[in-house]
Amino acid sequence: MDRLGSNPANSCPLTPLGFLERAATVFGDCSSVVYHDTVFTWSQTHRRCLRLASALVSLGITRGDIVSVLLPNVPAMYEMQFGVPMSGAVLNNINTRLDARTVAVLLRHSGCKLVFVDPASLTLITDALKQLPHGHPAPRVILVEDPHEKGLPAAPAGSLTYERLLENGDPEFAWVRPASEWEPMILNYTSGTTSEPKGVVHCHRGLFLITLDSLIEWAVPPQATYLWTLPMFHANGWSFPWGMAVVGGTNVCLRRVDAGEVYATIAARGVTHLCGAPVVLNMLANAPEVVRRPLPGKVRILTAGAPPPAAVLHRTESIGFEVSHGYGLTETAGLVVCCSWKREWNKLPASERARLKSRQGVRTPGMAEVDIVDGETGRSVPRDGSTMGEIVLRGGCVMLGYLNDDKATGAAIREDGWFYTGDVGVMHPDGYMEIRDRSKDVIISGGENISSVEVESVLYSHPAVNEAAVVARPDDFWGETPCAFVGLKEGASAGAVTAADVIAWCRQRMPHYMVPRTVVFRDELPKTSTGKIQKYVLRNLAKEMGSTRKGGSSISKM
Ligand SMILES: Nc1ncnc2c1ncn2[C@@H]1O[C@H](COP(=O)(O)OP(=O)(O)OP(=O)(O)O)[C@@H](O)[C@H]1O
Repeated sequence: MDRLGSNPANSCPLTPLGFLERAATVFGDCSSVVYHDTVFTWSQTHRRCLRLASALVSLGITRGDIVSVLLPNVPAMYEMQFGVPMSGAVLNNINTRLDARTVAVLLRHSGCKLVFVDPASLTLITDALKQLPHGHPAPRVILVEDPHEKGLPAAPAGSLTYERLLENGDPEFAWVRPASEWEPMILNYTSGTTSEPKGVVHCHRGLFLITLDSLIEWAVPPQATYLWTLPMFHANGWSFPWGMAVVGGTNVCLRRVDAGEVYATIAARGVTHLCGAPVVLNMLANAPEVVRRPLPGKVRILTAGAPPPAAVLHRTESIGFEVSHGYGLTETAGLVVCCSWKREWNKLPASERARLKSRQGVRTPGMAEVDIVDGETGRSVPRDGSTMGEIVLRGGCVMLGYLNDDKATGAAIREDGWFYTGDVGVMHPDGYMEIRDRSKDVIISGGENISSVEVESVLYSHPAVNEAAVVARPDDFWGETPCAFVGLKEGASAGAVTAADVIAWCRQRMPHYMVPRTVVFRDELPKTSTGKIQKYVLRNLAKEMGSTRKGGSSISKM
């Protein structure tokens, strides 16, 4: 036995890129990517990705170079997830909703060599390039034209566009396989919800694991029809670009996500699966009747990225969607904790089912360990559903580290062998965990820790509330008190629903120390480019209001 172990036949590097070859063999004639009247088959997608990889190599891209992509969910964006790393380069998807200053910071930080750009982001990239420091080599820009979108700037005559680049590529190219499964494949920047975005590096092995793990956890069947409502630039669409190749699914692309278009596309294309942050669920659940369409069959939604309030889950399921809930970070390349559903829970009343489903859950099968630990002792918190601690993770899809940031890497991946998430949660007696906050968002009032997420879930249950976020407001006596920012549903005005009503609603449903002392109505809450509410912006606003006690109205409209 001692002499047995790894050998050349069992130690070829794991990589999700090989899924594409297999898809071309198994599902060659089946549709892979659909966008308006453009339909590709798996065999075509395979050949287009090989053309892309070979063309990049002929442009001088070599192993480990960074190639960035600034694209919405169009077919080229899907192809990038395979074609760029098949050239040996590291793929860096950039969020199209960032501003030029941030894009310049990312291009500089990553040392990007080449960037593919959507015509709608041409001004953005041009402005970003102007902001690169003097002497910093500017990446080459290649425009990805979109014949389906009117009114976008065209590429200058004779310039190299994406399609022209593919024409020069070799569809039989022997793609650049990783020498080791630990080789970097992806560079993703975090959403910047709590601080400046950090550059997360993932290797082929981790991405292989998370792809299969996510398919198993969500039980995605062969040839699912998957609607791209989640931006692929957000943590590589939680690994589903590679996952769809495994199951030979159809990727239905959408340039922009609005309720009318989503409902219409679900009906027209027979969509079976889609992913989205809770803000997408909220959009679908609150869509006016005129834009809703009957669902063509069972439509499964996987939600993650921010806490989905039970009320939003309840509303989304009541219109026929089947929601699954997971938790993950850019640092884990996708979802590593899921609220795995038990059949016996189906017998419970809908509101109780939604409450259970709003918990983040248990580790996915591919993760080694997940725990919640006390910040001081490092020991697991009791499974009592109330003692808070930091969520820590261990498993094959945890990132290699942050690019050029040893300090941040060391703070996140510690010597005790855990990745520290910065999220605060509790462990329930049944072994399911629930997020209570990010460590920076916990409100400490009179020595009591208040979970902003818990207060928000009560606010979301108010029939007139569309969205809500709770942050700390300074208080001379209590230290901090909860301050709620509330957006009302269309048709409900701040005049009809008063702050006093909202406070009364909360007083009936939570301990008094948790009840917001301040309620601010806003038409819309500020969001990050991935649709998360920017609590630090609200926290600054609450800070500017000054102490709750020193005066200032506790009821405001901004
Ligand atoms: N199901 C969920 N419920 C609650 N929060 C979630 C869930 N899924 C993800 N999150 C939150 O999203 C975070 C991961 O998001 P992401 O990696 O996009 O960057 P970010 O943390 O928002 O940005 P930054 O790290 O730059 O502040 C998690 O740490 C957690 O706070």
